[in-house]
Order: sequence, then C-alpha cells, then structure tokens
Amino acid sequence: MDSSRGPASFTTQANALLRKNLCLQKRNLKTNIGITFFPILICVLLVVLQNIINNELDKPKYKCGCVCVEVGVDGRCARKQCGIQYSTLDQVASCPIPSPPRWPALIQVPRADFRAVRSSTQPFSDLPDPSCRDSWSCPATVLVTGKDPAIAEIISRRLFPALSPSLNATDFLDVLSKIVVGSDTQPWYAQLLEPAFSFGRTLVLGYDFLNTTEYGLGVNVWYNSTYNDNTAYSFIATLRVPRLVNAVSNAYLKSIKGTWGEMLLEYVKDMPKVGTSFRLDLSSLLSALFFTWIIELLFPVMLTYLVYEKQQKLRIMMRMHGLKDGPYWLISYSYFLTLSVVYMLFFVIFGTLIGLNFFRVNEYRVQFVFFFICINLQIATAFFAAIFFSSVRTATVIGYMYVFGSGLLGAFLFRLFVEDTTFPYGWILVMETVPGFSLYRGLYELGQYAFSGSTMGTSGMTWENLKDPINGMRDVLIIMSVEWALLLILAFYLDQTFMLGGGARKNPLSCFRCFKKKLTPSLHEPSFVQQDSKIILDMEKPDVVQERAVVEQLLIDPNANQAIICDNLRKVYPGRDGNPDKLAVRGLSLVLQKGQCFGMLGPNGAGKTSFINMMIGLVKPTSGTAYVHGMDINKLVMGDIDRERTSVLLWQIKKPQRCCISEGTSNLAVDDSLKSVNLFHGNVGDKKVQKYSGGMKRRLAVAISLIGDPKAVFMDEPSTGLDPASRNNLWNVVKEAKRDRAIILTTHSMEEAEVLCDRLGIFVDGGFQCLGNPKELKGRFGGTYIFTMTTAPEQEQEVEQLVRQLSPSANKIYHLSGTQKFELPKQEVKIAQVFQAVENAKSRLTIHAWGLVDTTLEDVFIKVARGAQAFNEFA
Ligand SMILES: Nc1ncnc2c1ncn2[C@@H]1O[C@H](COP(=O)(O)OP(=O)(O)OP(=O)(O)O)[C@@H](O)[C@H]1O
Repeated sequence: MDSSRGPASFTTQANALLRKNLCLQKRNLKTNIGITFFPILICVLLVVLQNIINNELDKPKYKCGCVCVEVGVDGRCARKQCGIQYSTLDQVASCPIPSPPRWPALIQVPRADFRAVRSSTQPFSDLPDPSCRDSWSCPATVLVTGKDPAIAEIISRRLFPALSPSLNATDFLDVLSKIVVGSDTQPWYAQLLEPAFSFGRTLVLGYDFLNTTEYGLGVNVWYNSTYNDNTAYSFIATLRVPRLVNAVSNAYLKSIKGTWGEMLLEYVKDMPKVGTSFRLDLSSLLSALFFTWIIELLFPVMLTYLVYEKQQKLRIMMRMHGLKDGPYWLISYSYFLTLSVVYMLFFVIFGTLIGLNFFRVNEYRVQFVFFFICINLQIATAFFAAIFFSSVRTATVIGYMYVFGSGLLGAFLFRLFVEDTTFPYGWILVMETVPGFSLYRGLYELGQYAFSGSTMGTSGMTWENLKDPINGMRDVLIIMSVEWALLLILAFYLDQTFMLGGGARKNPLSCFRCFKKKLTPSLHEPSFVQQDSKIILDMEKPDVVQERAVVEQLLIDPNANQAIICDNLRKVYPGRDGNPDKLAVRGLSLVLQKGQCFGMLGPNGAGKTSFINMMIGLVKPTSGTAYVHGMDINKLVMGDIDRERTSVLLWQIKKPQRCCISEGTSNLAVDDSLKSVNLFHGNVGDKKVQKYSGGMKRRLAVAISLIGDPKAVFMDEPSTGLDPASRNNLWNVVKEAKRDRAIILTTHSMEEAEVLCDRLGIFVDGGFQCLGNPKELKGRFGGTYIFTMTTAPEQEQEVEQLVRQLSPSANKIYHLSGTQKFELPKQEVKIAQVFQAVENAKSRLTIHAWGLVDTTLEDVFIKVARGAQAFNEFA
C-alpha cells in the first residue's frame, strides 16, 4: 500500500482481509468448538433417543402375544401361535384383527356452506363462486366406487336421478376403499347405499373433502388401519391428521383437474406399507425445532463478528488503510458463505452418516437449495442487524436469544396455526417473513415429508413435491430469496449511511447528493460559519487569532507545503440522561507543514482525543472541517476515503490490535516497516503480538501506521506506560518518521513534547491557550528562574530575606519544613549574583541543598492550564 505503488490490488486486499478473518476466527476458539459440537451433540442425541424408542417398541411386551403350541426335540418352541387372544393390553395394538368387520360404506356430501369454492388456497377456475354457499346451490362431486362398477352405477343413478344421463361411471379400484371419510353423512344416503355393502367395499368422497373435520378423518383412518392389520398406522393418523387431510385433499383437488384417480391411487397404494415399516422417527418429528437452532447458530457468530469490527473500530481502520467497500463486502460475504457452507455440509453429511432420516429420505437437491438460500438469508440478516448494535455483548445476547426464541416460538406458532387448515394462509405467509420462522417452516416441511417417506418406505420431499399446494416449501423458498436480496441491498445502503465500521454517520439522503449542490466548503472557499463565536473566543488569545488568520489565508490561497489545515473544528457531544451538551472542541484552527511534528499538551478531558478522532474520521465534527493533504475530513467520514488516496492513518496506540504477519507473506513494505521499528530481526515479526512487550506493541503500531507511506500521522499519547529505554527507542522511530510527513501527537509528557515537537499548543477546555515552539513558549510564559533552597526550618525567614534582596518581586511558590521554592523574574537577577549571595550566606545559614533552574515546559504548562481553567471557571 505504498503510495508510490498506488492502491492495493483486489487480490492484495482480499488476501489481507482473509487473513484478518482467519485470525479473528482462530481467536474465537470457544465459539468454534461450540458451533462444531452443537450439531454433533443434537444429531447424536436424536440417534440415541431413536434407538431407545426402537428397542422399547421391539420388546415382547409391545409385540403381539404368542404361545408355543409345539415344542421341538431340542426343547425349543418349534411352532407358536400369535394373536389378540394371547396378548396383554399393551400387545393388542400390534396384533392383526382375526376377522375384521367389513368396512362400512360412508358417504360424505358436505353441506353447501362447507363445499369448496374458489379461494386463495383453491384457486382453480372450475370451482364455483362463494355466493353459492348462501343459496345452497354449490355443486357437489360425489365419487362412488365399488368392486363392481355396475353396482356403483346403479347407486349413483338412484342417488342422483336427475343427473343420471351425465354421470360417468369409472372402474375404480377397490384399494380406494381404504380411504373413507365421513362426518356429515345423512341417514338416507346410508339406506340408498345399503345394497353396495353385500357386493364389496364402497368409497364415496365428498366434493368438499378439504373441509372435512380433521378428527373425523383421523378416526376413520384408525378403524381402517385396524381392518388392514396395520395398528401402528393409527398412530400416524392421530399424529399427522392435518398432513393426511392435506395430502388426500391435495390429491383430490388435483382430481378436479382431471387426474384425480391416479393421484389418489398413488397416495393410498402406499398405505399398507405403513404398519410394517413404522417407527416413531424422531429426526423428522423434532427436526424443525432442533435443526432451526443448529442452522441459526451461525447467526450470532456472524453478528458478533461484525459488531466486534464495529466496536473495535476495525472497519474504519481498514478503510483508512485503503480497504474499499467493494472488496470488504465481497470478501466478508464470501467468507461467511464459505463458513456456512462448510458448516451445513458437515451437518448434512454427519446427519446422513449417522442415519437420520431427515437427511437420507429427502432429496438432496431440495435440501441443498433450501439450505443454500437459508444461509444466504442468514448472512444478509447478520449484516443488516449489525447496523443496529454497537456493543458485542448486547449483539451476542440478542443473537442467541433470537436463535433459541425463533425456534421455540416457531414451534409454538406452527403447531397452533400452520397445522390448522382453517387458519388463513395469508397470515402464515406474513409469519414466514420473519427469517427464523421461514427457516422453521422449511424444516418442518422437510421433516413432514421425511416422516411420510420413512414411515411409508417412499422418498421424502422431491423436486416435484414443491408443486404440491400443501407443501409450504415453495413459498418459503420464494419468501427467503426475496428477503435475501432485499436485506442485502438494505444492509449495504445502511452500511454506507451509518458506517458499519463505526465512525460518523452519513446523511441518509446522501445517495442523492450528486443532484445537490455541494454543501461542504471547498478548500478554496473559506468557511464563515460561526464566525461570531470564533471572534469572541479568540479575543484574548493572540496566538489563536493569528493561527486562524493564517488558516483563512491558506484556504483562499492554498500552499502545497501545508499538510494539515484545521478550519474552526468544533465538537459538541449531545447530553444524555438529562446532562447538558458537552463542548469538547471549540473552534480549533491549526496549520501544520510537511516534516513538522505538532504536540498537543492538555490536561485530562481537554478534548485532545476528540480532536484526533475527528481528524481520523472516527467522529464527525459538529461544525468546521479539516484538510489533510487537501482532502476534506468530512468526506472521510462520509465514506469517500476509498475514493481518494488515503493519507491519514490511525495509530491506535492505546489498544494495539493483534495482527498476523508470517514470513511467507511479508511483503517489502511490511519488512521495511518492521525494520524501521526494530522488530524485523530475530524473527520478532513472526511472533504473536500477544507475546510482545508494551514497548514492542507500540513500536509495532508505529510500523503499521507507517505502511502505505501516510502523509499525516496522528498519535494519541504514544509513549504512555513505556520504560525510559523503550520510550527513547520509540522517539527515535518517530523522529525518523516525521521527516517527510506531518505528525500530530497528544501527550502528557513534557519531555516527549520537547524532544519530538517542532510546535506545541497548550489545549485547555476544548481550545488552544497558546501556540509556539517549546523555547518560545518557555520564554514567553516562563520568564523566571526557579530558586530552591533547603535549610533548617527556623532559618526559613532568613532565606526569604536573602531572596528578596536578590529579587524584590520574587514569588514564593512552595515551602515545606525548610525547603522553599521561589520564582525570580529573569530581568531582576543575574545568575552570578545568586551564586555569590548563596556563597556568602553559607557562613550564617545551614544550607543542606540549593539550586537554580530555568523554567521548564512543565512549569509553563501548569501555569497556562491553571490560568485558563481559573478563567473558565470564573467566566
Ligand atoms: N462520546 C462522548 N460523549 C460525550 N462526552 C464525551 C465523549 N467523548 C468524550 N467526551 C467528553 O469530552 C471531553 C473531552 O474528552 P477527550 O477524551 O477528548 O479528552 P482528552 O483531552 O483526550 O482527555 P485525556 O487526556 O484524559 O485522554 C471530556 O469531558 C469527555 O468526558
């Protein structure tokens, strides 16, 4: 990212970002272990429970009872007889009924107000208008089947004499009689149908099959299954009544379009298999809830990851180092996608291998499409949600609550509404717009098909099944795909607006800014905003007034030598919880040339960090602006940094970030930078930053800040907490670095300011009190010598007299048990006179120690800061 080489290529950016992602991933070891083991745990749990249930069901106490009727020569039972008569109550359910009564023929011609009409769920054009319900004139389709078509025909004619000529008798197979419905049978139908009983089984399906009560169907199927020796089937019927109703009615609805017989036949022909292969398949029944949790587990992980970048200001830092939005999005998205795909593949393969029917029975194509859309939607949702969080802790808690909550709530709502065929379908679709619920619904559908498939020995959900009107999967896929696209666009837009990486906000309408006149003043048009307050503030600070005049002149007539120009920068933090607004920086104007280091000295809370944060784009100025090599910092915070060649770098000195630099990937720029801060040799650069000392971390931060040859560097308290040796080392690096760039540093160390800074500003309560080079300031504000003398306490008076003789306007600034300190105005004393006077006094006084020093910068700082604070308090 050296400026001479131009902006880094996409591959370089991708490479760097990928490394950063892997680095963060590696650091979250606990999360990685959690997301790997949770699916394994759930799948294994399902398998274990399944085996326990199977073993239980296979025990003799639940199998049809038997007795031995013939004992072999070896003493074992050679022949046994089984049946209800040999069974306990628990065993009865699994015995065939010896001579089951014939299935009574039932007929259902529903009342007109229940008959099917055109609706959103039955959009067929050949259905009547709903108004027929009021007039009881809805047409009914009655299907009569029997072993002997002739009988069915006779019955039909007797039933509907008026329609006889148009009746079409068809030879329906008797297997259809295994489905019989009836809840609204009228006695006279039964009488009419009586003759059919003696000729075989008869099935009559009412036109409005869909509206039959669920329970009625369940009961009928139960009897029917008993008749067919499939006792276990009853379990399905009661458990899965809505599905059964839907499946049959679906087939029936299709029949209206012409192929009903085949469809129904297709459905019922599998029925006999049910009893033999039935097992309570837990993976299918519980999949929706458990698998929702498993799949959504990546959501909080991604959300936390994105919010962490925001909280730690990593995103804004990456931007400042030249990372563009395009590569960031593309690479972050691809990274999450890869992570999710690997996770899902692992989950599906593991589930298949350990024998979960959910995965084995449903077609893999359907699973792939569904899971692929799910994970994409999840990633888009994470990007979108990240905009609204600024704390990792909150994001993590809410993320996990969403995962477990949406699974449980989904389970509750879907049991309540989706399985209720009378619940308006539109509302179900509305519910499914919540990503967690659509995921639940999709899994629920796959689970239901897997259940049918595993119990009937057929395939689960196939591609073809997506066309079934009762199959919610198609709607889920459509809703999820649309949401995915919308959320992604919205998240990208909001990311631009609210700066996902932290920092200042952009006007939401800024996308239209190309249509508007540019509002920010150009470098050539000085800002006259807030001139009034500026004049008042600057009245008593000649340095500041002068600096402002220079700034204004430079804005009109820019000069290539000026690296940084701050034009009346102001920051007001809005008051919270009833507190007033905080004016942190009040109209700061400053000019800094290339090759200069400017030091900002100020007491705690003076506003130094706020100033630096504005300069690097972490915080938006309330008013005013600054130009760093001609680039407006207001553009910087508006996200245009990537369009301009960035020349600003953040030195996040207080909390250095860990980074990964391996030997193989160190490029020239990295090597050079590491060498410059003495971290290259001895493979120090390959070590984990965690293992660096404080001084090494700070030097590393300098190295990072210098990569890309920035023209301006901002340092916030660079040497805080360093031992003298490390500090000297660091100062050398900074001295070297300031040669061809401008540096602004804040510090509490006067020594550091004197060593490194060409100019200083003492900053108190948001404004400069004075500006100048260290010597100048000492000369101006410290025109005194400090005279210190330690004698016996009873001689203090005499010492004071001595000092007054030397300098009548001397000012005692300190005294404690014999030690006294005086300020002697330079114009009143000569150093030789002081030495002479002390020499003479030695004969009468017991002088333990004495000294005469010039004013230090610290004295100047204390004087100016105290003066300004006192003035502000008074004001
Ligand atoms: N985000 C914020 N919201 C509200 N007030 C803030 C915010 N950040 C800083 N302040 C207030 O603004 C003032 C200036 O703070 P700032 O951190 O810029 O001072 P500083 O000179 O860097 O202090 P120090 O030397 O202690 O780091 C302080 O009174 C501080 O409480």
